[in-house]
Amino acid sequence: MSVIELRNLNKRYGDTVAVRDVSLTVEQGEIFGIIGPNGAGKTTTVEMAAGLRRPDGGSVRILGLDPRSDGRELRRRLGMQLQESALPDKLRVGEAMRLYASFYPDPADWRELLDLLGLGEKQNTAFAKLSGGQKQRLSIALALVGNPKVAFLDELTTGLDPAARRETWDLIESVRNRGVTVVLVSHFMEEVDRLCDRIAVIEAGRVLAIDSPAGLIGTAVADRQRIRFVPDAPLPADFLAGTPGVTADRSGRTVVITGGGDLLFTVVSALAAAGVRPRELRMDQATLDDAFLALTGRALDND
Ligand SMILES: Nc1ncnc2c1ncn2[C@@H]1O[C@H](COP(=O)(O)OP(=O)(O)OP(=O)(O)O)[C@@H](O)[C@H]1O
Repeated sequence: MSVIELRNLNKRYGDTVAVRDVSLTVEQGEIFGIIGPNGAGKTTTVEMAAGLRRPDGGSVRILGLDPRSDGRELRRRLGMQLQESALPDKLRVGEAMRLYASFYPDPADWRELLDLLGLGEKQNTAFAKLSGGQKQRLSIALALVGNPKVAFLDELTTGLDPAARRETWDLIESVRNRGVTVVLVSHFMEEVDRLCDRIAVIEAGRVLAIDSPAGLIGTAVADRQRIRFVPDAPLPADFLAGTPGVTADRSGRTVVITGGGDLLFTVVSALAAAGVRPRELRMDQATLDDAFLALTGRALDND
């Protein structure tokens, strides 16, 4: 069942077109990632999906409701963790949780949630006294305190150290395992690769591709596999010369073959025909970074 349906969404701010004709659906229980460079329109898309921003054109259905007419009802069922969520400096962690819980008809046990996020000891600490990572974890706790059906998490691990980031990933998985649909805006390839069932790649307000991490890698970089080996005897000068789409280069003693299709079979057959054995044979696995590069023509900038 589709929990979120965005159809032909458009949004501009003055002369800036932030979102162009974005359509996507998110299924029940998915962790759905949105990645793209700075300013690609990710936050604007998510804010329109959650009913926080009005699109200039297109439609949003979320949990079968329209944010324009059913905003009140929707807000009870959605959890939002937004970038740079700021609370009053003096508000204590426990007070913030109690306040947010009071907005919802069926809130989670906020003390339990704080424990889960490693903030159990911080109930009486003022917001201003929390570290960056603790503020981030509090914003996740606040997004989840309403027991949402859909959680929007925008840059949730930015500012966390690698250990805290991994713990947060485990938490997101446990949230999903409780049946919550999660939309995750992220700058981190490793994060979306590890967590997301499907990913939308957005650039300059447009959706370039939507697929599983493996699907994105497969379609975007199918013709860019790479095999390296050190030959145990000189290779013939015309090694693989007649094979379309395959190139052979040298890097010191190592031969690097790039190409698509059944590259391993092609290379091994050609080596056998030449009577040469490959030493230190290695096949490079394409990554989501490679897929992103192939789709957008540039690497994802993490600054
Ligand atoms: N309130 C606003 N007023 C004017 N322009 C805006 C506003 N919000 C966003 N923009 C512009 O719209 C475009 C898309 O911004 P958006 O924040 O949606 O991108 P993003 O992909 O979330 O970026 P980031 O990864 O940096 O958070 C950018 O060019 C941005 O400068």
